[in-house]
Amino acid sequence: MLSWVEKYRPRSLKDVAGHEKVKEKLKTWIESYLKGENPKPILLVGPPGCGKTTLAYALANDYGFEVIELNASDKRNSSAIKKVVGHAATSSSIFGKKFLIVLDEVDGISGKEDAGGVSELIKIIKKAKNPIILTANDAYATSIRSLLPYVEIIQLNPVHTNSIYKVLKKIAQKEGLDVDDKTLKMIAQHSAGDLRSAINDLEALALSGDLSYETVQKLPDRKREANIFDALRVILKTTHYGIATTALMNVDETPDVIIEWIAENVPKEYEKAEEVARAFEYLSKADRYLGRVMKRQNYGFWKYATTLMTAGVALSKDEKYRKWTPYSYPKIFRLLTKTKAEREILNKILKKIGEKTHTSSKRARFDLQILEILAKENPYIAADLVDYFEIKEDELKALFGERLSSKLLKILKEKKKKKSEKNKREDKKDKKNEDKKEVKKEIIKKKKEDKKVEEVKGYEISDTEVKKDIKNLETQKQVKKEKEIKEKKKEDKKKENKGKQLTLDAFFK
Ligand SMILES: Nc1ncnc2c1ncn2[C@@H]1O[C@H](COP(=O)(O)OP(=O)(O)OP(=O)(O)O)[C@@H](O)[C@H]1O
Repeated sequence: MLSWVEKYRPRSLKDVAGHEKVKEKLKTWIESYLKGENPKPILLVGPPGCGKTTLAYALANDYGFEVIELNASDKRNSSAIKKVVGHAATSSSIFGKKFLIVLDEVDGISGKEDAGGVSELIKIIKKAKNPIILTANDAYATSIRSLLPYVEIIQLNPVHTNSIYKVLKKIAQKEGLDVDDKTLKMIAQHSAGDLRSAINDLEALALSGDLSYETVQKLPDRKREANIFDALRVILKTTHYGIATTALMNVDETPDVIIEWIAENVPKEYEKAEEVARAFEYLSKADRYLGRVMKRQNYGFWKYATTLMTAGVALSKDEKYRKWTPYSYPKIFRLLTKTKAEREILNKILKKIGEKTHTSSKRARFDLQILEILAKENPYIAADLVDYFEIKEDELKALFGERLSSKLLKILKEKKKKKSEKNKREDKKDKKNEDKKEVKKEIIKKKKEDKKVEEVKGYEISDTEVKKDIKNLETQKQVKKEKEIKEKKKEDKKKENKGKQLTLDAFFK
């Protein structure tokens, strides 16, 4: 099944949202090739997900070119570049076909791992007979500085929120989604000009079955998170050491934050248990170095931690997964970055857990994560813990959301009902035993009064005797009660008659 990003990738320039001037420039450029001129290759520069690759493909499609692509997840050293694009770029025509060469994210070509990649590219450009489009997020990355004199740079802006909204609206209609305009606009706003992220968000929300405005409001802000999503994609997709180690270059987050993102998303991307296990082995090693950074304040250890969490994780898979994966925000941060009110609730819960388990809030946070897993996997045990930690209804809702918390509350209610029924049964039983004891005492007392004390000594009162006496006692009580009721009725009638005023007619009747 195609992801929506692929399914709705525009096939023609007219369907690409925004970038009107860029489209015109590209048309003029390719037409000059068709006229036999030899203009410089184009370097499309712009933020992730704004449509650079899409523009290249749409242009090729509109003008009948076949695309030869070397993308960021592949090796891009000199021999790889020569092998994949060299021949196609430099030969005038193969079987009468026209070729457009596309090289994605050239700013990610690493000096070390992709040794000779950029200089090979320059060699190819110099001899090229076919059009070449390169894409980059940052035209001034040191890795491609030597390339700049040989290309024409076209700068792309992030896609405007209105254009993103229109694309989302079209997709929602085609997919038959029940979602209102306000929600779609909110998704568009959150994407900060990254149309790919906006489409991915819409698809992930539609899959989860929750397209409510409230949920959409909680989406991570891509302005801050854009780089981390890109880095994740590179780390989890590539099988190349060099690409993985440079993935974090533009990420403005510390390794202790990044490791959580990777840990959250490894199981989403990797399909084999061994691959996940290997990746987590590397993450735990990385975590050990992060611990040393904290303990010794030696930030030199960050280097080892990041290599382990990027290249280690990347090389843990046997091969690249060519599928679309909706990466997500680490759950642990959701617990930490709630609103002030929610944070207060969270702190209260952590305090309660800490008090019961005699641990710190930090450790309690860990227990809370276990509780969240249990709530999904074994809600019966989780409900017992919720009861034990004395977590209240509103706290539970703030913690686990409406659905999960009502499930736990229902279980708790049932458990409490069963418990109170059991208690009632036991109380009844205790009461009966008490009654028995009382009667026994009464019998002994009576027998003593009858001066049969000596005979009573060692006298064992049988259960049947007690039962008989209880029955007698109950009959006596019943008779007494009935007598009292009769007398009360009589008394009431008397009072009633006394107060009744008779008419003169009635009196003489
Ligand atoms: N301007 C646009 N119009 C319509 N769809 C777009 C546009 N930009 C992006 N998309 C959608 O987002 C997807 C990703 O876009 P694309 O791969 O072209 O982004 P990019 O700028 O090359 O990103 P990156 O820098 O990460 O390679 C496309 O498949 C398409 O569905």
